[in-house]
Amino acid sequence: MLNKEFIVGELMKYVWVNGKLIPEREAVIPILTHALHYGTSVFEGIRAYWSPESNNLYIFRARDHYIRFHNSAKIMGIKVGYGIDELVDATVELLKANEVRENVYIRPIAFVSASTVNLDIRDLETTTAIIAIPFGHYLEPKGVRAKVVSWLRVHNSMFPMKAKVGGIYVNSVIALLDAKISGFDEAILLNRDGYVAEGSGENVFIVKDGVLYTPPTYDSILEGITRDTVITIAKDLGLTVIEKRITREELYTADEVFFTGTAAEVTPVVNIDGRVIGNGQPGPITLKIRSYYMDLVHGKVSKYMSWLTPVY
Ligand SMILES: CCC[C@H](NCc1c(COP(=O)(O)O)cnc(C)c1O)C(=O)O
Repeated sequence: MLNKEFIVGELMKYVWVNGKLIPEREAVIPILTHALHYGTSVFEGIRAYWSPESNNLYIFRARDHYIRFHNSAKIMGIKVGYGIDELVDATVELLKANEVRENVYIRPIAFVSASTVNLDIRDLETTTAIIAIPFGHYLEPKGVRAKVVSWLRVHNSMFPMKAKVGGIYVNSVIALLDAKISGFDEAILLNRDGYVAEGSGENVFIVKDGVLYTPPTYDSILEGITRDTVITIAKDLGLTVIEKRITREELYTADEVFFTGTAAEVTPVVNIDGRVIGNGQPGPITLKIRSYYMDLVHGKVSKYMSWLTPVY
């Protein structure tokens, strides 16, 4: 059983739906909702961190998330109906209305809400909503064991991998199921060319001889905002980051491996397919990056305050 810090809390009192704050219990959808049947939704995962020092709540890279949200919707032909600044403001309004003073996970979603079985979504009604849930760790920060699963990451030619589309997450769900059934904590998916793509819900970095490597964005991966943050702060730490195709065996022989993602933050990977990574403990560079990242999202790094949207 997961301990408390891992438990995802209940939905909060209010949710934001199509421009209005409504009681969470009223935010229900009909059984024939298109997105329920066909995965025709686009979504984001955003974190807001409570900072006791400044007695404030900081939403991390809200604008960047909502830019990607808009791009996902454009790719899918799903109408969002609200601009980026409107969505950032709505998120602040939602967190204030729920009097949030703890770390939360924010889930914006735009979905085809029409009740129909046909597949032509042009002109169908869509709904845009933002919800927030108290949120601790998504993965064990002391390190996880990952399995390279037999399910491949779907390819850009099959799905729009730059878009965070609900339906694409069947690929992630079935991959994670395979890893969990095999006794691992997370899945790593290769792409159809056999190179490392990403985790079921995270990007992947390896460290070898002090240099960081991560798969290129054109290789069937989500262009992660945390990946971008880590690439930026790694340079601050004097580290070289090379975006290149990574093979499965390079995972095994890496000095360090870690996941990055809004939910995952920076999570060390200490074992892959039964191979101990490095000395089996979180690597020093991983820990340095994780520590810098956690300071940054809590408003302790002045250089990056523009990435934080204060709620109060
Ligand atoms: C269930 C996880 C949902 C979501 N996963 C985020 C995610 C990432 C990392 O992207 P970012 O750094 O922009 O978050 C990479 N790759 C995939 C497939 C993802 O789902 C998250 O909120 O972390």
